[in-house]
Amino acid sequence: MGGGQKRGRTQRRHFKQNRENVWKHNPKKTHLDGPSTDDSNPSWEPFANQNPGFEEYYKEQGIVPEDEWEEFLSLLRKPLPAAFRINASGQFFPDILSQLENDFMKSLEAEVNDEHEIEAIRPLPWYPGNLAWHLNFSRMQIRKNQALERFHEFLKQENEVGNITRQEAVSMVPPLFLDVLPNHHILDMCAAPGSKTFQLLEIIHQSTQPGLLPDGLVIANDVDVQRCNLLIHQTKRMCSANLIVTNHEAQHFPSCTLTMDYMETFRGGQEELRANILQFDRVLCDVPCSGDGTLRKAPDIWRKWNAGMGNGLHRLQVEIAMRGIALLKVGGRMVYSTCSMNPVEDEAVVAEILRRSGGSVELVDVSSELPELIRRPGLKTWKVKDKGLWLTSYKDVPIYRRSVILPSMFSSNQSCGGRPVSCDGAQEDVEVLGGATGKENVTNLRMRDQDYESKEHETHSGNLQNNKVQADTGEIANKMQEVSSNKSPAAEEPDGNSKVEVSSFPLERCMRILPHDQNSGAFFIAVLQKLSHLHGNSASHTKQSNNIRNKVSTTVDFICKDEHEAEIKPSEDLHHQAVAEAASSAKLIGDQSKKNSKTNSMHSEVRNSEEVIACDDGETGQVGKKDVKGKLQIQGRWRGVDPVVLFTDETTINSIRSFYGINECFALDRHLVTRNSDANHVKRIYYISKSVHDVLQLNFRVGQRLKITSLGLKIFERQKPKDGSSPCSFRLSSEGLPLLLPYISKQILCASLVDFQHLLQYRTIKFADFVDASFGEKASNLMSGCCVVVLNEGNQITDNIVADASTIAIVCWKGKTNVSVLVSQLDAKELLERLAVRFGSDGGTLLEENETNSEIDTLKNSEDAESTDGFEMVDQEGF
Ligand SMILES: C[S@@+](CC[C@H](N)C(=O)[O-])C[C@H]1O[C@@H](n2cnc3c(N)ncnc32)[C@H](O)[C@@H]1O
Repeated sequence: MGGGQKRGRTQRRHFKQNRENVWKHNPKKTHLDGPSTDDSNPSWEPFANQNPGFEEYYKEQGIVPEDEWEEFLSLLRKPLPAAFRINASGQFFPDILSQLENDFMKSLEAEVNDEHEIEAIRPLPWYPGNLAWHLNFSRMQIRKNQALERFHEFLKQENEVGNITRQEAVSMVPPLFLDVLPNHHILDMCAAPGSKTFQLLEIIHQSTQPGLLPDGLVIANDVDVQRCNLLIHQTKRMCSANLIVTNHEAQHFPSCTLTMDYMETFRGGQEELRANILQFDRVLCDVPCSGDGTLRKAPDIWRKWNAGMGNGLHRLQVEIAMRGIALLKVGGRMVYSTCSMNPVEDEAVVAEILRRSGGSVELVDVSSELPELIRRPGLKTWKVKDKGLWLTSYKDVPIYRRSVILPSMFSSNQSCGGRPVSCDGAQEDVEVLGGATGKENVTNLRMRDQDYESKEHETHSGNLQNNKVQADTGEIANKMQEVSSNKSPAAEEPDGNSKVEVSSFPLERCMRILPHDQNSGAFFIAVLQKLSHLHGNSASHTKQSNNIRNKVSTTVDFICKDEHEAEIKPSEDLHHQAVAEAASSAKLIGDQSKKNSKTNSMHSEVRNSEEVIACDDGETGQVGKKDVKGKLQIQGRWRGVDPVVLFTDETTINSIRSFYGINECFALDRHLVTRNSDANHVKRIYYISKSVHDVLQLNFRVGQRLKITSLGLKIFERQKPKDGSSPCSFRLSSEGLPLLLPYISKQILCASLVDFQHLLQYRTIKFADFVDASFGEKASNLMSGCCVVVLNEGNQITDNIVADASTIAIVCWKGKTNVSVLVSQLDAKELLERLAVRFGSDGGTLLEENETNSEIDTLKNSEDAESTDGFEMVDQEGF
């Protein structure tokens, strides 16, 4: 299930942050490579839209051919057109698509004022299924133009409930190159604010049969806890039971691996393997970056930009990417992406991954994928600028700068002095990006996706027509190669000694999207495939590489014994013993919890669980004794967030099952979690997919290394009727309703369109006031408490309610005299509008007519009407 089908969730908090794109001002720093951020310049100064340092830098790097330079710059200075995606796993996806294609595309036509765009809104040609749309209006235009008012409302509302997601067009690209299947385990390493996580969830849900949960999952990680909250808020709209949100430094993302005995005895299949190793079929490595690809959205970058930003982030980017590779299965795909155009953050990082991986990783040629997406090949040569000096080779780097300017930043594929290239230099010149290290305030980072509101933009300039550019893609590629191989004077011999260093890696397989190619922001993407384990011997490497090239990535990831032994050299005995202890401890807890039928704490019994942990060391994360203790962050003790606990209280589960008549084939056992180990005080219960459960179980066995911020889908909430009238102490959650609906047989009623609409509109209706009197009667016969009202689309009279993923339903409350909806005002409004669109103007007319219906009016204002205040919702529990 999943897919923005919820109604009435508490997600209206607005995470109004500081503008994501505003760099923190550092008065101590003056920039050598760009204009100074002079203290005397008051902040009210209008945004500059030029920066000589920026222009010089990118001209020198040759990221665009000379004859395109002006066009490139001119587009960079224009505001970015907005874009959004339709959530294809959402219940109303066909309605939304049809509304865009048949209504808005036509009705907005007259409003186009861009000489270079024919359509007011258009699907992005490279995004499958017309699911992504480009708008030719600025935010200001949308707000001010009366004719656009309806469209503006539509965008806001549908975004809010999860039917669409505003997202910059180029940011939608990386997940598409991940080639995701519904059974994939995916790690999104730097995930907040979550646009791509949302997209990944959509993909795994969309290709899963309606009513079923995908076998895969997404682990979305971010170092910044506040940004994790933003991510949780975003992804809640997806209503997915297949998501875990974690809070780690991506470069130190923990290993969760039980490998010792297991590898020797392993005879099982993929499932068993997964239960013992947390490895991923797909990794998205959308790293923190200097963000100059977002200039159109964040024009303040013009003023702030300097070459040191990219230099300062390079090392972290390499570290994160290498951790991603380590966590990737053999055969798996990783996408490395940035919203920076800077080769030091882009090609240099990719080259370093290839260099460090020593043949275990391949840069994939994806030129035949998404052919309509216009992109440029990656550079083969570039330079590094430091303190105003152009450097073409590491040997040009002054000794005193060698801790900052690293060998891996250069296009040479040779390590310095024959030593392995290292990224161990200290970080400097990153004052504006301090947060990028993950240790400071990361809100300073360039965040490209969270800005859902499009900036006001001028018209698309120049003679750039998409079809022309598409036809010229080959030409562009040739030009780019020319640019890459042409030595500019500075590149040739800036100090009279250095030569241009050309990378021998096939970096042309990387992709750089430039603003003037398709009226977008800029982005960099590289697709990598893991061919063998990082420390594997060459024989097995060759053998596996061949296999993998033939059969890509969904296969079981066998680790050959030699490689495994190489990876776990230290402290084998300790680890052996520790794993055995962990396993028996886990078993014990399981047994006990069964006996007691109480909440099964997945953490508290794991005393001294440090002993059972495998710590990070390359691929499998095995380390020696010395690191085993003390280094671990036990999730349950982390920053006051309560541990995740499996909810197994049979009495409560049975009472819920019996009250709602939940079919036995809907498994609750092993799918419910909370944060409270006292079953009597659990406030919210979350539903998790089997895939998430398996990861939790593994996490428990390794001593809870994963710091879990959030997981699963809220399905039940404790309710406290004032009069204690309801026999069931848990109400259904709107988020979980679509998942549960096909399995509920009690406390469920089918309403006609008119009564359904009345409920949404007036929120509380007395039994006697329903248009369909029999509905009112049936409602009065329900047990007091939570109930579900399903829309009878065909207006057939039936007692046999068959609900599936497409069924429209809302959570309600049956009181003594009436039925009330447990849906927020905003969700009710949105649903009413969806109904009006789906069922034609009748729906709308009906509502307008009924607004003057005195009976309903009286009801609406009646003091007698029992309100939903008949019960109290408990406070938030910290998920
Ligand atoms: C470019 S943004 C990611 C955008 C995100 N992928 C999306 O599509 O919405 C980079 C993110 O990396 C996070 N970050 C910075 N340093 C990190 C680190 N060391 N480990 C993990 N995340 C980090 C930042 O908090 C930020 O949310």
